[in-house]
Amino acid sequence: MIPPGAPILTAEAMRAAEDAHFRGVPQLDVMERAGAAIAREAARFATGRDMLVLAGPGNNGGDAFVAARLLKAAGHDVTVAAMGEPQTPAARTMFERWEGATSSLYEARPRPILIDGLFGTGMSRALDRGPRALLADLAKGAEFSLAIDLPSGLETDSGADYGAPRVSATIALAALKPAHLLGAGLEKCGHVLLADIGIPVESAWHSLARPRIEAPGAFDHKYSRGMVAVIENAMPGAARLAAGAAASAGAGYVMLIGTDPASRVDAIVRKSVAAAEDLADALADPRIGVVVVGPGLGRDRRAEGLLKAVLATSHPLVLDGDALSLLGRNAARWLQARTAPSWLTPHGGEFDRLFGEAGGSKIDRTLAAAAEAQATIVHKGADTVIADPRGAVRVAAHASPWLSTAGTGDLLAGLLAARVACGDDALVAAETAVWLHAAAARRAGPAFVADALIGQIPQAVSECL
Ligand SMILES: NC(=O)C1=CN([C@@H]2O[C@H](COP(=O)(O)OP(=O)(O)OC[C@H]3O[C@@H](n4cnc5c(N)ncnc54)[C@H](OP(=O)(O)O)[C@@H]3O)[C@@H](O)[C@H]2O)[C@@H](O)CC1
Ligand SMILES: Nc1ncnc2c1ncn2[C@@H]1O[C@H](COP(=O)(O)OP(=O)(O)O)[C@@H](O)[C@H]1O
Ligand SMILES: [K+]
Repeated sequence: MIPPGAPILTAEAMRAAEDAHFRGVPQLDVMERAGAAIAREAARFATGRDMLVLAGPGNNGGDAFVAARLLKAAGHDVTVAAMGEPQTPAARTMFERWEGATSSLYEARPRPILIDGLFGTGMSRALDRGPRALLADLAKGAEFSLAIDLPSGLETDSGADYGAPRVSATIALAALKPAHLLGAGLEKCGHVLLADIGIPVESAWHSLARPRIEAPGAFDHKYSRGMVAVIENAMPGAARLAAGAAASAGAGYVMLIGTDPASRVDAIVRKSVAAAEDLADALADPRIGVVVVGPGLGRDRRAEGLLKAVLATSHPLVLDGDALSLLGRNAARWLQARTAPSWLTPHGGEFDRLFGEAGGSKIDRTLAAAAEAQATIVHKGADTVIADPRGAVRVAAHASPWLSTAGTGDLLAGLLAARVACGDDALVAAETAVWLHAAAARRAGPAFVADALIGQIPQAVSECL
């Protein structure tokens, strides 16, 4: 649905890459290549059905005229409807090279195949009501619709919906754009394909790819494979889920620490601490590779005491759920005072409580949060954004929506801790955890209970060996 491990560029970064490339390669050649890629995909899906190509006033329209010309030359029945006169030199040239008729968008009637080349990365404002309704009708009336670069009406950098139709597939040119993976874009783009049009692309932002996991070596033992401690408190089930996930994702040793820690897995070691003050002793074990705090922690005085005891250790931390809510706007101050690394796994509400609601796209906000907290952030949701303080971003889209059930976030915290304990690099641990989470959900099918995901994790791991 989204090409894995593909670079993501904002509209501005894409323009900069294009401009650099056009110093050596004529723009018209690049547009020909873009049009050829679109024509190739359209022909593949069309299987001989009649086509309607929509061309806007900018270079997205230029691509559309190229595709129309090539498809017609290949024998397809193609009609073109345009919105306004071409406004760029390249689009004008491609309009002139198109030898068929061009009607107004307002005269267009649905045809089985729709190619949407109205607007791409140059969309600068919401679509007017007229074209928006027309475009929606033409897309609904088509049996298959293909958007050039983006469905027209999606804001490139945020995925905000300014009136875009829902299309069957989108062919991203040169690089993914944030809108292919974020917000409304998730539902509007359909299957996303990536076309190489010769423009070299470099980016610190990528779509999530399947990670590699190392199997234990011949001489590994439970401690060398990594030890995870999970703090249990107000809602023990949440801590149990995190511990179970950690034990199934490669950790060598998992310990549940709390007043009455219980586990359904006998291999998970339970350690009782009567009061928050005793936690420091329980955590003094230098073999502990990472502590998970937050799942089911609660937010009362005792929970606060437990969290402070955890923060006072020198262990790497995975902070989730109630730990995030307790830290609130003070999170960065607390974390900067520590020397060991931290991972924060907020859902949208927790993220707002930690870092406020302002600040651009989900990617921009997560990057700013990672820099502020000097931590790796996994900003969860249907579009999960991982960011680290060095500016790296990974976006995971199209995980199973059945994950929207209580307890799945606790599991993710446990998965992440296992990967940290196993020695993964900070970003890789987050990528691997998010990937395993989605893979376990894919394997679990519909309507699962969070507990059932734990049994799927080893199979998800096996896909990465
Ligand atoms: N550079 C290249 O050679 C290559 C670029 N490539 C292709 O170019 C695309 C980017 O092209 P682009 O920058 O020309 O912008 P594009 O998306 O066509 O739209 C701009 C036009 O739309 C107008 N407009 C905007 N919003 C509007 C609205 N709501 N309602 C009405 N009008 C609106 C806007 O008007 P203005 O804002 O100026 O008033 C302007 O006229 C990119 O996605 C890819 O497909 C590839 O071929 C590779 C080579
Ligand atoms: N619609 C959805 N599509 C894909 N993943 C989702 C969706 N809704 C939730 N998730 C994932 O499920 C998990 C839910 O976490 P969270 O809200 O913390 O749940 P809990 O606190 O109950 O464990 C996150 O990993 C999130 O990314
Ligand atoms: K488009």
